[in-house]
Amino acid sequence: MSDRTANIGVVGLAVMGANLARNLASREGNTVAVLNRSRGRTDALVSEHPEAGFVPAYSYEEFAASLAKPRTAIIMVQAGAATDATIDALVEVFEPGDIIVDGGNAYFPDTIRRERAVRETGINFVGAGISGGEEGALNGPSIMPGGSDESWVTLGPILKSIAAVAEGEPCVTHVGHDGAGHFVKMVHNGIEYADMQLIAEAYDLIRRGTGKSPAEIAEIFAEWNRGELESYLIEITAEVLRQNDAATGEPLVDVILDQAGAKGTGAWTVQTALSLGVPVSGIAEATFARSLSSHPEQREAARDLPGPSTATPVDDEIAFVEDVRQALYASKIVAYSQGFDEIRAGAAEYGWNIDLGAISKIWRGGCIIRAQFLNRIAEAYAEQPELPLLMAAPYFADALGRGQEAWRRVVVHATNAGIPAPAFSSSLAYYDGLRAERLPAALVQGQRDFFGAHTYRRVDRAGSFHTLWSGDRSEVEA
Ligand SMILES: NC(=O)C1=CN([C@@H]2O[C@H](COP(=O)(O)OP(=O)(O)OC[C@H]3O[C@@H](n4cnc5c(N)ncnc54)[C@H](OP(=O)(O)O)[C@@H]3O)[C@@H](O)[C@H]2O)C=CC1
Ligand SMILES: O=C(CO)[C@H](O)[C@H](O)COP(=O)(O)O
Repeated sequence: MSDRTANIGVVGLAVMGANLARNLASREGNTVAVLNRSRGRTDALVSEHPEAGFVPAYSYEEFAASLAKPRTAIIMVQAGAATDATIDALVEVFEPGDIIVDGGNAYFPDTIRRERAVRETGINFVGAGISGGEEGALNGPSIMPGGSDESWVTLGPILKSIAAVAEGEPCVTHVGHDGAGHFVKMVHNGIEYADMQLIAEAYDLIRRGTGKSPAEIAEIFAEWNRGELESYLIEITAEVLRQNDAATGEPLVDVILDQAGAKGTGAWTVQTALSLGVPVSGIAEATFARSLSSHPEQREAARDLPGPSTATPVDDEIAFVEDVRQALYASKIVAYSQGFDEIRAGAAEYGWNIDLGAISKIWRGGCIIRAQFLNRIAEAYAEQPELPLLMAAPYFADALGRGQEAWRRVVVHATNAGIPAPAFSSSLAYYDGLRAERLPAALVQGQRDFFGAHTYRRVDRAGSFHTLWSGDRSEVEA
């Protein structure tokens, strides 16, 4: 086939690509060319959705020939080598002026490298984070494109037409140049990890503290979803907890192996935060919690280590559940605050002009972390675009102030009962760390100076100083 009948193409037709292709095809005026490495997925998509009018291609040459010029193709394949292989193949058959969009999850330094390399051929390359899972890809995801301003002129209208809409606005914005879009998607996923872990800890605390069944806890989450915690993740948690296993009749959550997988975006968020010097401790704990769960041999080796000697029953179940709700909300504020802090630091490091308020708005619909309180984040940045710390904005400071006593009680309960709550505890430690007037970092500086002459600064005068620890212990200016 060689008629240039399609105005856009999708390469990679697994769950995300197939649904994104259907989303594109459902929009007025679009004809979508589709290509997959193995032809089975292409054939299945085309035969299952004749209404979409797909133009199937079975080679990159056919795919290029089916697209009107300048060509636009969205890649939705596995991160890493698969993405590189697909880009290389497209570059072979595309021409200067064409646009290649990587809509998968990519590590942003890869996106920066790929954009640079593809630009040399005259072809435009755009890394665009896309969130929303299967349902979002089909009905409207949240889209975080990077790339050049010129590419955005062509791509903007297409992406706006397929994105989710929240409060009348499409959930897509030109995030910034080169890797900015994938950077923001990476942090989105880091927040997603934290939010999921916090919800899982809340479930565990309630289940172990009150003995309620998963179905009963599902009702609690459904109730929480009608208040300030309203979010997609709380909603689907209730659905998962309500589900019974057909084979055993047991709650599904009890027959799922308790080892959480991870495809890498959480680890990228933490690695990047470490290199930027941004303390995303809640996100890090959530990422490590998945990794801890996935070491059965170590868990087996630790099983007989002693725990608390006395049981710590919950006296007042209703009050305890409310405490957990408040602890969850407070910790969630910390997770988002840490994530936005990482985006702010990344933008400064890489020279991206990222509008944090616009990011909070495009996360209000379509994506996995969509939540009612993103409106509050948007308001905070509208009021103070250069906000140094999201959780210190008046609305969040007030919410943390109201929730902090409950948060402490929950962390104390978890500690006394021997229930791991790493995301709750580390979020609280972050909150207390930032609000502390003095930190023991002063002692760490003293230790560093003692063993390595690393010097320290003083509270009372400018300059760097060193104590002659192995001499007469007098202080010298460094
Ligand atoms: N699943 C989700 O909820 C979300 C996924 N994403 C991201 O979207 C992208 C697509 O995700 P998903 O739909 O889950 O699919 P997968 O990540 O499972 O990737 C499968 C697709 O990649 C293709 N592929 C694998 N290796 C190669 C290769 N060497 N060359 C060419 N194609 C290759 C497969 O082709 P074949 O059929 O021949 O094996 C298939 O089309 C990923 O980057 C993912 O991280 C983003 C948001 C949400
Ligand atoms: O990007 C996503 C959602 O936003 C994907 O669902 C991603 O796969 C989630 O990450 P992980 O598999 O590590 O849980």
